[in-house]
Amino acid sequence: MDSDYEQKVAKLKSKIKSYPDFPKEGILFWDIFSAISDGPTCRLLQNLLVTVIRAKYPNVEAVVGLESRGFLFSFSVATELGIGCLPIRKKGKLPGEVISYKYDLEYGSDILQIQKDSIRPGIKCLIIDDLIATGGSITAATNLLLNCKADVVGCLVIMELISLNGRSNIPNGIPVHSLIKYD
Ligand SMILES: O=P(O)(O)OC[C@H]1O[C@H](OP(=O)(O)OP(=O)(O)O)[C@H](O)[C@@H]1O
Ligand SMILES: Nc1ncnc2[nH]cnc12
Ligand SMILES: [Mg+2]
Repeated sequence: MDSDYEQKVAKLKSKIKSYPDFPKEGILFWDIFSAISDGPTCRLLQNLLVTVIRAKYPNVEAVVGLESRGFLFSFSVATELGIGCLPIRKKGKLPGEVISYKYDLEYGSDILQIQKDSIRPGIKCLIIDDLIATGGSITAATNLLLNCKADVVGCLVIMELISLNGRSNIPNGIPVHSLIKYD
């Protein structure tokens, strides 16, 4: 990635606000909505995401957006690239036959689902979300897609919380690209 890319990332970073103690005490919340309330920043972000996908994942056939913030970006990049946009949602929200993946949370567990008809074995897909923290969401989504025999070429996020090392939990050495890294 060149200096134009770095300049655009710096501009995007300057637009993202953080909120201490949201939604709980001790959490510093990085709010992507604060950046995309502004039209030129929407364009800038879209341009960055599409640039990364064209450079790193030129053969990708579908982007998989994670509910809910991931949906914003999966649809916009899929539209520009002319590729499929597939949702992964929490249990009970997708109609038709679904494939499920149960994963552990700090307390209890959760279930992610994808529509069976949307995924075919070998499809080259890229997971998109706004942020990776512990990596629990992206890891579960990756495992769900691997169980469907999809070819997960990578994960793309706008923000990464480096100190939580969420990328280390993702199976099969699947690469993660983050635009912005926070310590
Ligand atoms: O790496 P992790 O520890 O899994 O955390 C990251 C995930 O958490 C947030 O989503 P959230 O579940 O809050 O839901 P939302 O997208 O609907 O706001 C964020 O949008 C990521 O999807
Ligand atoms: N610190 C954080 N800011 C925004 N979204 C998040 N999702 C998980 N952790 C988050
Ligand atoms: Mg989310």
